[in-house]
Amino acid sequence: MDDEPGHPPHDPAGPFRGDDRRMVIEISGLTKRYGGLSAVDGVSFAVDRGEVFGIVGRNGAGKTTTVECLTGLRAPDAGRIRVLGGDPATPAVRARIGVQLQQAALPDRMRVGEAMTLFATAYGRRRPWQGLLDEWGLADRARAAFGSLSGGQRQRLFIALALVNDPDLVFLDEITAGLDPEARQETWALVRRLRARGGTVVLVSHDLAEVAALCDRVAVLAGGRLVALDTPAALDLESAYFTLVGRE
Ligand SMILES: Nc1ncnc2c1ncn2[C@@H]1O[C@H](COP(=O)(O)OP(=O)(O)OP(=O)(O)O)[C@@H](O)[C@H]1O
Repeated sequence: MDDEPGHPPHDPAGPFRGDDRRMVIEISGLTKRYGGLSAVDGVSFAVDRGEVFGIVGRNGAGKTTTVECLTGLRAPDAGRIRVLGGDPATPAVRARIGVQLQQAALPDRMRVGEAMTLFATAYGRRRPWQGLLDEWGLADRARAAFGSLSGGQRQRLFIALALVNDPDLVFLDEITAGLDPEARQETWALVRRLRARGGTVVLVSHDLAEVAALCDRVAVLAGGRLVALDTPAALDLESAYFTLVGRE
C-alpha cells in the first residue's frame, strides 16, 4: 500500500498530527442515544494502521451503532470521532472506507460481475474489479448468479465488494455467521490476507474463538459501554467474557 493513497487534499478536520498518522480510528467519549436509551455510552478507543481490531458484545451491546458512527451513517450525540484523519461523514473519508454487506443484501438473481460493476460505478471505480475477483478466487464465477454461490463464495464476494474502492479501512460484521466450518476457516484466511496486505480491519463478531484467532486487540462492549480493551491473550478473552458482559 502506498502512503496515504487518495488522502483528501482538503481534509476538513485537518491533517494528521505527528504520531497520529499511524492512527486510523480515534474515538473519544462516543455517545449515541435513541430516545432515552444510550446505545453507545462514552466509548473511547483508537485503532492503529494495520491492526485487525475486534468489537465483541452480546446482542444490543452497541456494536452496530458504534460501527454506524465510525462509517458516517449515524451522527453521534456526543464525543469525538476521527477516521483516517477526518470526519467519517464526509465523502472524502467515506470514499476510503470499505463496508461488508450483510448476507441478505444482494438479490439472488444478480450476477457476480453485475454486483461488482454496480459497486465499482458507485465508487467511481478506483480499481478494476476483474483483478479483485481473480484475487479472491471468483474469476470463473463472474457470470454466476449470487443465489448459486456457496457460503464461502458469497463471503469472498462480499469482501471483494468491500474492497472495490481500494479502501484503507475495512469494516467486517459477523462474517462467519451461518457458515459451515470449512467456509468459516476459509473466511478467516481472507481476513488474515487482508491484514497481510497492510489493510486495517474492524471485525464485529459474536464469536469469541474467531476474535481470539484473528484480532490484534479487542474491545468488549456491554450495555453501550466499553468494559475491556486489550489483546485477546491479555484479556484471556474466552474466560473473561462472561464475567465482563454477564450471561444471557
Ligand atoms: N434505530 C434504532 N432505534 C432505536 N433503538 C435502536 C436503534 N438501533 C439500535 N437500537 C438499540 O440500541 C441498542 C444497541 O444496538 P446495536 O444494534 O448497536 O447493538 P449490537 O451490539 O450491534 O447488537 P446485535 O449484536 O444484535 O447487532 C439496542 O438496545 C438496540 O435495541
